[in-house]
Amino acid sequence: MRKLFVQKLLSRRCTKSWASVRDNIDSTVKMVTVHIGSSINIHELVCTLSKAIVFRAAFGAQINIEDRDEFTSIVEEFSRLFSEFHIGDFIPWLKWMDLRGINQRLKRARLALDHFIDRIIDEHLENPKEVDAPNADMIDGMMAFLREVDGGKGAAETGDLQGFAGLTRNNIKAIIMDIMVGATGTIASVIEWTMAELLKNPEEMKLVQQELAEVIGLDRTVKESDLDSLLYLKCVIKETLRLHPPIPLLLHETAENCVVAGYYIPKQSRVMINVWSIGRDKSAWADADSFKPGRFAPDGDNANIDFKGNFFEFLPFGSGRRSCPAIPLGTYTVELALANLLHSFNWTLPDGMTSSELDMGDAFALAALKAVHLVAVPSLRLNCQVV
Ligand code: HEM
Repeated sequence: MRKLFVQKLLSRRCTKSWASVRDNIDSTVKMVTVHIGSSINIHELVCTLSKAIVFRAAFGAQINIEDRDEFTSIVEEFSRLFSEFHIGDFIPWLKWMDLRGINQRLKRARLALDHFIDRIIDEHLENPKEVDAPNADMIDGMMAFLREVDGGKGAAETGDLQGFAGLTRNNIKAIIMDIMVGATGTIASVIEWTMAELLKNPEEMKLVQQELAEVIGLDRTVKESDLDSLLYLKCVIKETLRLHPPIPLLLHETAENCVVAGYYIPKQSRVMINVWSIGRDKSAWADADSFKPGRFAPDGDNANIDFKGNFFEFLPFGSGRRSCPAIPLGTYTVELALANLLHSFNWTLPDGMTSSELDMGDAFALAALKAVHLVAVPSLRLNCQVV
């Protein structure tokens, strides 16, 4: 499933997902330009952006607004449920004690999801599109993949996916759900936290905007090809991921019996890796609680550290076989969105608020979001039209 997911849906060759990122970032910039001089809720802005990107990549541009709203509310209910405290998750024999009605809500959300995705899959089966068609989407990609390995013998056409290459309708639902939940909260969280850290640390905002001015100039907007040259912006994003990993706790299961730091851990134990506290560990990071992107610059203390899972002190995308399969798409989205927001606009805090007054607390949820939504005021920065 991972292979299918990465090769057919996320690779650079799957141009639809990447085009969806560019188009939706353009719309976001447009939305900001209509609010020049007034307060914008950055949280809402970036959540709308990430939902639109992921939804369009998965279901295509053709899907109607009612379907989009229905699906968004299902995903939001799942996100809320993931962050609910349920005693049975920690003490399994108390699972029956469902005082808060979480099991019922989960059952309802799963039914709604089943119903929704079944309908979408059926619509795709009735109306098959070639994967290269301009309006093809991720589901068309999966169907095309099924037809390819199936030699066109029917599973995809009949909708009877059971038993075929081990891939069932439920697997397809799981992939779609993974994408929706894995992508929306994480992308939005990184963009909002980066903007918040830059507003909290105006000297860093100055450095990153200086780089944008030097690399791009103030007479044009950002192009995709500029991203490779925006080295300080990449350090800023890394530093945000260190302090605010969007998935703060990784949930895994041990495959073998093992001993860690003198503790015996039997196989099939559930383990949680606290990426949030590892990123702030004072024995691994100098001045661990401060926002210092320069530490990742070529002459910084941590210049050689990347986030591909090779350095256990920095695991924002996890590590190993279950690490995030979408690092290229995720970083591309975050870099392009931030480059556009920071190059086209200057940002200040609303109502004379000073940077020291900005609340930087975390909220406990599936993704580590800011407890208090960031609100900021944009002004135009360039000598040219932004849109
Ligand atoms: C900057 C944005 C992102 C961050 C920081 C991030 C981070 C992560 C992390 C920490 C994990 C769990 C790794 C583990 O348990 O060891 C994960 C898994 C996953 N992510 Fe991402 N992610 C991002 C964007 C995305 C996007 C855009 C997508 C899809 C389009 C995505 C899809 C997934 C999926 C499907 C998994 C589950 C993989 C598996 O279980 O094998 N992520 N991600």
